[in-house]
Amino acid sequence: MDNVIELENVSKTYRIYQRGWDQLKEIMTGRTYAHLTYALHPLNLNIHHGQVVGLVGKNGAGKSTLLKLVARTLTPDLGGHCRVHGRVAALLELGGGFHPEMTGRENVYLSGAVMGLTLQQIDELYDEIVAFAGIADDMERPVKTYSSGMFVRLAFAVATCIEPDILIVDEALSVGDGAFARKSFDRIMHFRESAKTILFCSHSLYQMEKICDTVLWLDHGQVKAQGDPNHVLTEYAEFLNHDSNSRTSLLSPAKINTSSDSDIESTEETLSIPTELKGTARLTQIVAHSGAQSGTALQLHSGESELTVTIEFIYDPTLATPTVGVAVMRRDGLLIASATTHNDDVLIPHHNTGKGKINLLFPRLLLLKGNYQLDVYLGCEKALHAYDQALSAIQLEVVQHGVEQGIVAMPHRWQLTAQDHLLSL
Ligand SMILES: Nc1ncnc2c1ncn2[C@@H]1O[C@H](COP(=O)(O)OP(=O)(O)OP(=O)(O)O)[C@@H](O)[C@H]1O
Repeated sequence: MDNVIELENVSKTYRIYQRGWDQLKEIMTGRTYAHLTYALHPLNLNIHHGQVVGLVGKNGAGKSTLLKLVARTLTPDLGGHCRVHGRVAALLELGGGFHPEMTGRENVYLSGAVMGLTLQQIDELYDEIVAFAGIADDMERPVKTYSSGMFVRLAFAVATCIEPDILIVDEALSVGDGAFARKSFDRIMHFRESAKTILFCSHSLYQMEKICDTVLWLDHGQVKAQGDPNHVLTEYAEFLNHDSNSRTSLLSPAKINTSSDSDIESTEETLSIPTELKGTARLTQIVAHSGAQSGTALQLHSGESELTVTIEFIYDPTLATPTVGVAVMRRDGLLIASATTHNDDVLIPHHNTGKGKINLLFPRLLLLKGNYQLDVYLGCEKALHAYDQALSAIQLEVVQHGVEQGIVAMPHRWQLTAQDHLLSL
């Protein structure tokens, strides 16, 4: 199989100085005051054409460093070689190359030139870039006057309109807010479907498992495990469960929030769909019920209580009906269980009003005593892109009669041996 990315002995180190003036002392005296830290230990990695590679690891593990090395915004230390065959679109620090004083148009040409496109190639792509960004009326303004949403739309459009062979994405599989978040997610998924090579990191293990062909787990700049997503992610989840500071989420919502986007949306023609809902969906109400109790904080009895969670949402009715997911979390962040309408093959009926409602029922609560919470997600029809999320939407305090220890009561029964059974008669 053709390798499009070949990393041979690639590493990245930084010189760290304890005190501000140590660097100056080093220059003056010629003595070394720095100590060397490895952001990435020597790594060998081959990625072949069309592979979707996910990177996981705790904060500071070296994920961004690896992505930047492949994107060539960092150079490996001496002795390492990073060979990348094909055109790269790196969605890292979007718009970082934009010049604030230059107009949108000028920045498109500047970025295109930096990416190695000829003037004619940029001319040919220009209209598509502007149409995708949806800011045709603002292209002659300096980008320093853009809202953060406009800025990120243009940067994303520029980075992805070049038909890359390799896509590098840091953290979020979509950028921006609302309709653009969905549009950018669809574009990234389109790259995946057209067999482009994708390298990305995410804190959503669920997304990783659904999308990746292979997963690389980095820890302190070293590869801890690599290979089959199911296998690596199970190990990684166990590792995270021992670390109370780590919390994974079912679906990562867009990283870059662009709530200041209303200036653009309002210029678009919308008939019955509220402007802020165009191309997206929102959770509107989440309420739990158990017996006579109803609300967002309930006290339940282990092994006895029945729990119903009612989830309401609104969506742009021109979209497919969203999917709903619920994660049951222990209060310290341990993910105990999850349920999604998508996985359970439940299709929420489509309504032209754009209103949706679904109940999730737990007939008998199997959680043992403790404090738990429910995180609720509203995802796209493929349950990959999160339109909205409500973390800790429901708080549950579970009490129990017996002294069984643990998190869940596993359904079980004791069975006497045949001999003991006869004796007991
Ligand atoms: N310019 C720098 N100077 C010194 N150390 C750096 C520099 N850039 C990164 N590092 C260090 O390199 C290590 C790896 O950083 P990196 O950003 O690659 O981690 P990460 O896995 O992407 O983390 P996160 O999930 O928080 O983004 C960290 O310990 C970080 O502090």
